[in-house]
Parts: sequence; C-alpha cells; structure tokens
Amino acid sequence: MTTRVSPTFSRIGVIGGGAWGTALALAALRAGRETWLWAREPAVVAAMTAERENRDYLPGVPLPPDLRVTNDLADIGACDAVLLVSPAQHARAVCARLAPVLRPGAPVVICAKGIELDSFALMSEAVAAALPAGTPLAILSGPTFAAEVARGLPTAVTLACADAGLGAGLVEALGSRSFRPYRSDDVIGSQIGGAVKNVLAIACGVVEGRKLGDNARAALITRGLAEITRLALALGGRADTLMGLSGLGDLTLTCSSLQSRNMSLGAALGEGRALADILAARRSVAEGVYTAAAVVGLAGRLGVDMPICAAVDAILNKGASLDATIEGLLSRPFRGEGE
Ligand SMILES: NC(=O)C1=CN([C@@H]2O[C@H](COP(=O)(O)OP(=O)(O)OC[C@H]3O[C@@H](n4cnc5c(N)ncnc54)[C@H](OP(=O)(O)O)[C@@H]3O)[C@@H](O)[C@H]2O)C=CC1
Ligand SMILES: O=C(CO)COP(=O)(O)O
Repeated sequence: MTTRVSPTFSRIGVIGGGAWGTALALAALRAGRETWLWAREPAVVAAMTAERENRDYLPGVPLPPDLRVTNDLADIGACDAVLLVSPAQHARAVCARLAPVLRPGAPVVICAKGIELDSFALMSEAVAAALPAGTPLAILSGPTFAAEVARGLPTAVTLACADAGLGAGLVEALGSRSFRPYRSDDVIGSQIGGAVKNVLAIACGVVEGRKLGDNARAALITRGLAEITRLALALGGRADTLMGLSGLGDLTLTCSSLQSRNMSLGAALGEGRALADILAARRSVAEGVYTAAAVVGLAGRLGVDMPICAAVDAILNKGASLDATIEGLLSRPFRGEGE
C-alpha cells in the first residue's frame, strides 16, 4: 500500500484491536495514511506483529507490514487524528488513559456504537468528559461489517462533525474508492442510529430464531426506525440523519444478516438458548446487550416511547419470557403510523 501525503492528517492512530479497529486501520492504510493500531493486551500486539493477522477477531485477513501495531497509547496520542474503536462501555476509561498523551488539538473520531449503561451518556458525552477540554470530536457510523471493510469491499459511512472544515479534512484523510465517508454535522442523530440499531437487531434475531417471518422483521425495522427517530429528535438530532447511512442504512444491514453479532445473539435467544450461555461462548462484543438497558433508561428520562427496545431490555435483563413479551408487543393498542 503506497502512502499518500495528506497535509492535515498524515498519521492516524486507531484505538481498539478488535474486528472494527483492525478493519478501520486497514481502511486508513488504503486511504494512504501512516497508521498505528493500539490493542490493550501486549500478547495481542505480539501475536498480531508476529503473525500479521488478528486471529482472535478478524481471522483470515492479512495485516500489511506497514501497519504499525502498538501497546503504547503514547504512539496513538502522537498521531494527527485518533479513531476510538473500543467497545462503548469501555470508551470513557480508555479516553482517560489517552488524555495525558493526546497531542493538543488532535481530533478524536468516535467509532464505537452504544450508550453508557451507568450514566445513559452518549459516546460523545462520555468521551468529552474524559478527554482534555476542547478536544475536537467526530462520529463515524454506518452500515459496516468489519470483515467486509477489511477485505476492501465497497462501503459508505456517515462522518459527522460540528466543525465542517474538520469533517472535510477527516473525510479526505480516511476516504478511498472502497471506503466512502459522507459528511454530516448531526453528531447526535448519527450516534443514536448506530447505538439503537444494535438493540433492534437483537429483536430481529428473535424473530428469526422464533420463525416469525420476514413480514415481522420488516415491521420491526420500520417501527424500530420510528423509535430511533423519536429518541434522536428528543436529544436534538435531526430526522433526515436517521434516513441516512447511520440510521436506516445501518438498521437495515444489521437487522438483515446473521453476520451481525447482535442479530445472531437474538436468533440464539429466539431458539431458546439462555443469554448467559450465548455470551459465554463468544469473545466479541454484542453492544445491544448493554445498550438495551441504557436506551430504555434514557428514553424513560426523556419521556420517549420505545416499546421494541423496552421488550428487548425486558427479555435480556428482567427475566421476561420471550413468548409473553412478543404477545405484549402484538397486543398494543392500534395507533396512527405517525404517532
Ligand atoms: N465489528 C463490526 O463490524 C463493527 C463494530 N462496531 C463497533 O465498534 C466497537 C468495537 O467493536 P469490535 O471491534 O467489533 O469489537 P470486538 O468484539 O471485535 O473486540 C472487542 C475488543 O474490545 C476490547 N476490550 C475488551 N475489554 C476491554 C476493556 N475493558 N477496555 C478496552 N477494550 C476492551 C478487546 O480487547 P481484548 O482482546 O484485549 O480483550 C477487543 O479488542 C463496538 O462499539 C461495535 O459496536 C462498529 C461498526 C462495525
Ligand atoms: O455495527 C455493525 C454493522 O454496521 C456491526 O454489527 P454487529 O455488532 O451486530 O455485528
């Protein structure tokens, strides 16, 4: 991979040695950037360096020799821009460790999808609280299975940033023929789509596992989008954002493929397996498991009706039976589609 020189962001640091961090590092390399990938375990860094593969999270994808892998956050803090790809529930803690070594003024692009369970904070709020005041933030979100991005298959994402000039610079730094970021200034709406679709994907997985049919899945996607939009509007996001890549785009992808960890987890639940057993058999994160309770808490605080998310939370966290919960959703009073 040849390195093109970008006047603004020539060196990209990626935090997170999971599937998405690794895939985004490969996308940054393809865009011509010098790229550093941080993984938290020295053993993971040693394995990736020796094997030139992330066997645990992204097997079968060769890591080119020019990808720098590190366990030292100072290497990431010295970069021109940082992609934050730790799971949502760990993002704040990782940023607290990054803060002392982050180059002043370097932007942090949030790529995790979720809402903090303890505080109901959006990722932008949690991260801003942990980083030096005034650190520029952006959101990268959209329909992006890591394995496809890693293989260089065509992908489009939303890159949201309040500062249009910074957003354009980040698009230029990360974009390539196969990885196409679309600019937005809606940092709220673009986060809500990515966070809540994981909860809805669990619901769609249950439909799959229980063999309730494709009509039911389409109904959940559509009514789920209504829930996402209500929450985003209540938080100050825009409805048109939710019709874009970070909303409808990601919701459609994640709710239509068992490649999704969230949807496959829901499918296993729908087949009657216990949550604890499903989680014990996996190493990779299914963010919807944690975001379900957070989104229900946040919606409750804001007075937003989110019955599908509440149903998923009840199944995951409140011991509700699958069949009784499905029956409860089907028995809700009829209403106007726009209500
Ligand atoms: N995979 C995908 O297709 C996509 C994922 N995302 C989002 O990206 C984020 C990361 O997901 P993904 O890369 O898939 O995750 P993976 O499941 O592939 O990997 C999990 C990662 O989290 C790390 N981790 C575990 N515990 C902690 C901790 N306490 N502190 C910091 N890191 C920890 C793991 O490190 P270790 O091995 O050391 O435990 C590992 O690197 C999620 O929010 C996800 O929703 C977004 C778009 C696409
Ligand atoms: O965010 C994703 C696709 O855009 C990945 O979804 P899963 O975490 O459900 O695999």
